[in-house]
Amino acid sequence: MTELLTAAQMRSLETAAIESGEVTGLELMERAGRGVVEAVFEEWPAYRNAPQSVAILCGPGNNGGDGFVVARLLYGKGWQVGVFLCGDPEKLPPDAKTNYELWVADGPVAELSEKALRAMPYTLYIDALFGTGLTRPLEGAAKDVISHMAGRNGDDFSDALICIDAPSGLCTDSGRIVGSDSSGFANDINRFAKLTVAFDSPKAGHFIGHGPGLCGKLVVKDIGLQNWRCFQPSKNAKPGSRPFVLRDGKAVGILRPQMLELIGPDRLVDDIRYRYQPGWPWDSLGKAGWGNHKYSHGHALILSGGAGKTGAARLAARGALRIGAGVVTLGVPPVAQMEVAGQITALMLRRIEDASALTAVLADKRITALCLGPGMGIDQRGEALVKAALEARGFHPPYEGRSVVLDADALTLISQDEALFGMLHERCILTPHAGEFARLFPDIAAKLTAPAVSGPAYSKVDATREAAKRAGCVVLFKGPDTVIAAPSGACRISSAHYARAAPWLATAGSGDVLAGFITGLLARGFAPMQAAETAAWLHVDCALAFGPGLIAEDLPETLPAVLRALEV
Ligand SMILES: NC(=O)C1=CN([C@@H]2O[C@H](COP(=O)(O)OP(=O)(O)OC[C@H]3O[C@@H](n4cnc5c(N)ncnc54)[C@H](OP(=O)(O)O)[C@@H]3O)[C@@H](O)[C@H]2O)[C@@H](O)CC1
Ligand SMILES: Nc1ncnc2c1ncn2[C@@H]1O[C@H](COP(=O)(O)OP(=O)(O)O)[C@@H](O)[C@H]1O
Ligand SMILES: [K+]
Repeated sequence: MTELLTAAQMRSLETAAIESGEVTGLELMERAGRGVVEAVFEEWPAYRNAPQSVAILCGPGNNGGDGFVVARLLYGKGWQVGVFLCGDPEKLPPDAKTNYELWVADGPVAELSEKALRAMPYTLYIDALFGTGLTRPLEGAAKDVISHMAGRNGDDFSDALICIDAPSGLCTDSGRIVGSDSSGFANDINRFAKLTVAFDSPKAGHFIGHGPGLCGKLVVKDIGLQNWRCFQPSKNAKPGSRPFVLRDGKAVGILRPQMLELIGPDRLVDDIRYRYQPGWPWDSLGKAGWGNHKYSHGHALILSGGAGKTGAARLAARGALRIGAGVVTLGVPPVAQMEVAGQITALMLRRIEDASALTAVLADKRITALCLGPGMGIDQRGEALVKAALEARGFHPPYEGRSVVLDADALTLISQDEALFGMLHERCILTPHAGEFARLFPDIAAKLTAPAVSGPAYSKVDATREAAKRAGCVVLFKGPDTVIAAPSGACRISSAHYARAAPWLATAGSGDVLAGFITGLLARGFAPMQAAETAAWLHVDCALAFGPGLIAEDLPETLPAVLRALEV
């Protein structure tokens, strides 16, 4: 897993390192600048021995300071360097000022303006205007220049632009653009830089919202802060300035480092003791986890819609079976029984006409997980089924209770009925896409869509956490940046961006398969948060393994190969 830091956490980490006396801010800035130069040569190896020209746009804070370091280092390698500053050099913070003065010994600094920048073309452009310290919308020359770089005048810089820490104007906590008019990025919000170089850790904003589209490729450079990323009070630490405990250093089981863990704003790690437990439950998908008979692998019940609407539940059921539930039963209304019977083989079938029939079926305590919603309908029958499902809290050792996945129509039903919403419990998982999320949590969704007037802005992470807390259960908020949160605040991002980009996963029915994957893992005894994050991860893995041309049916069929490759 990779921890994603907020700007506040990053500053804390830096403060802890500096207060220890073992490193100075100036050294950190030098390492950051060196990291950018390294990343440039990794991206363009031919330039290592063939100096080019570069324009470096420096802002009024330490992001600008990094820019001056890059200017000095590239100049030292024979590059032709143009430096443009936005702001008063006298007001630069101390380390940035020192690097400004070091640069001035080598070359001139022009005042930043679109006109000055357009006076000559450069091979590369470096955006060192704003990073984690962005507090308000871009304005003046900074806004003009960024909108020019974003293509306002029809020029395309996206193959030549490198951002230090973040595209300027992007909030690194939320991936949102600060400003009511998308600031400089109004032209094409998904195309800006070739490369973004972050330090120590990625920030959440690199993975959610507009972040991935604007960053291009993301490279994270180590600047030697790892000693302050474990619980080790620094020698000179003042009360209240203890470094965060940021990781246990271990990637466990199938998620490996790519699954992104997020630590909440201003939380000490003591608050997030939630950790994967080595050996459990990942091993339960592999050889070690198989019991004596199918019921020891869990029994999932998936409710189907009526005639002509059974496809969604069949997809979910297939997903639940493939991911390892021992038994999967489709509960169908009598009108759809023949339709379903003709389509399924390994799945079991039960007639479930109404809520009382469901209650009777759920008397079977071996049913360890339930899924409602795909194709179910939003009529009175559906509503009664959701109520019956939420009332029947089975208990079957070693499980703590029966888990319930509420997807699609079930989400619409609970959004329309406060009493149903109030029945949600800690073994439920809600899996809304953006539209369903807005129906369920309109006030929270409004905060997310309202213009971000200042930084750090309200994010999809904040929204999912707030929703999970209100619902009292795990919420998996779908999208290319799927965010999963528990009421405790534990939060993960399963990102389908950068190397994991799989836009073809947005295909009809893929959400139904995801609901089935989650249900299957719950049936096997995964805790809700673990089931949701593992399923989301495997869902993207299946899409990547299959590639373009994928339709929802392919996802469950690709899963065995994905599991085999993971050596589960
Ligand atoms: N932390 C670390 O470990 C390390 C950090 N490093 C680097 O430092 C960067 C963070 O530096 P930073 O905190 O100085 O913030 P930065 O992004 O330069 O901007 C802040 C300045 O901009 C101003 N300002 C804000 N918004 C504005 C606007 N719209 N328009 C105009 N002004 C605006 C704001 O002013 P204020 O809000 O106070 O008025 C302040 O003056 C980080 O991204 C990384 O590159 C590395 O050296 C390695 C170690
Ligand atoms: N651009 C994208 N890249 C990768 N995955 C995506 C993208 N857009 C949506 N998804 C995923 O596709 C699935 C769509 O689910 P959903 O919206 O419920 O559709 P459906 O109801 O048709 O199944 C979700 O898992 C979502 O996270
Ligand atoms: K920047």
